[in-house]
Amino acid sequence: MTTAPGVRVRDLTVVYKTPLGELPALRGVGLAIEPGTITGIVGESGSGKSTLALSLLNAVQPPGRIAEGSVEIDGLGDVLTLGGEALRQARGKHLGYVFQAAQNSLNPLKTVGKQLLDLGRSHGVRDGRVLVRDAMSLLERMGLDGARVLDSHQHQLSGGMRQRVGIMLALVLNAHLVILDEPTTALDMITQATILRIIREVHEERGLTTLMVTHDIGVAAEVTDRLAVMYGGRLVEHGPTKDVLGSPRHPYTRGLIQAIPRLSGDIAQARALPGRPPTLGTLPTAGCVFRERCPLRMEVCETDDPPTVAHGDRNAACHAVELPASAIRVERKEEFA
Ligand SMILES: Nc1ncnc2c1ncn2[C@@H]1O[C@H](COP(=O)(O)OP(=O)(O)OP(=O)(O)O)[C@@H](O)[C@H]1O
Repeated sequence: MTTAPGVRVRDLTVVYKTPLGELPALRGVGLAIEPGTITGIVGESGSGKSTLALSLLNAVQPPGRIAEGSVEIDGLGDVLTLGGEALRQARGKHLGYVFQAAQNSLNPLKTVGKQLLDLGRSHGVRDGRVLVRDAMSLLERMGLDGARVLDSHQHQLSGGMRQRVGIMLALVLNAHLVILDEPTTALDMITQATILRIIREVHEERGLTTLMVTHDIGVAAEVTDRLAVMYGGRLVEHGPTKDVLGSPRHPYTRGLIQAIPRLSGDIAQARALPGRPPTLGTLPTAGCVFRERCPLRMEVCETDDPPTVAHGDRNAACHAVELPASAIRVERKEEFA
């Protein structure tokens, strides 16, 4: 039996205070994360991936603020209503996480082992020896000398080693929802492949629900069951990874895939998406956020935000996707051929 929790994000809006006022980094995001799956969040830089990951831990910091919405996690309720000690206990024990800055988040004055024991104590772990044994075993699976790493200070470890320490700390308390923000970015290709395999193995052994933020669709293709694609603070497509990558519905997903030779399958056909992703200040306030770069742009895209429409276990937010298939095909032939 699995203890993996499901997660339901509803209508989530997160704003950051900027010189132009409060601007939304996430707008009306809805996402159901199925228990026991690895869900990938992909999208270009600034699309809101990290903000979404932080929201799952109710950890958005000023100048950011969660303006609206709920994040229901099985066994915890709406984490956006938790605060203080309840929230601190939830993080670590129920929610394991590695953030993008994991390489720099260790305390420089304490050994990794000391920090591990502090973490255990602050979450009521009685047997430090079991904690150390589990930590060593995780580190050794990731190709490190466990005893040596636990005896080391941050400056004695390389960036890649620190990243693996971060992953160990996310897993060692046996949390059942694990949130990994770019867990393999500082790693070389071989180590990256090893770490992805271990993330998958531990996920299955322990019956976890895992959310993995990555800008690398290749990484997502390798390890995730389901894929959520973000653009300009909106979730534009979501579904089983093989379906989303095999037959993308949203023109943004299509563009992302076409930009990667090893996924599009033909180096000559690989093409970067035209234009640049929006920043908070350049995001359109009405209509579709992707329209400036979209080959399927229509009049309605200027004025109306496309609703998220479900098709079986997939969904997409695009006016063109709602058109009869024949109409879309004609435009695609012109634009994507
Ligand atoms: N502290 C902050 N203050 C102001 N704006 C912020 C802050 N943090 C993030 N943003 C803005 O919010 C938007 C979403 O950022 P976020 O980091 O969530 O995106 P991301 O998809 O994770 O990008 P990356 O892959 O570069 O980390 C971006 O436009 C970003 O500039």
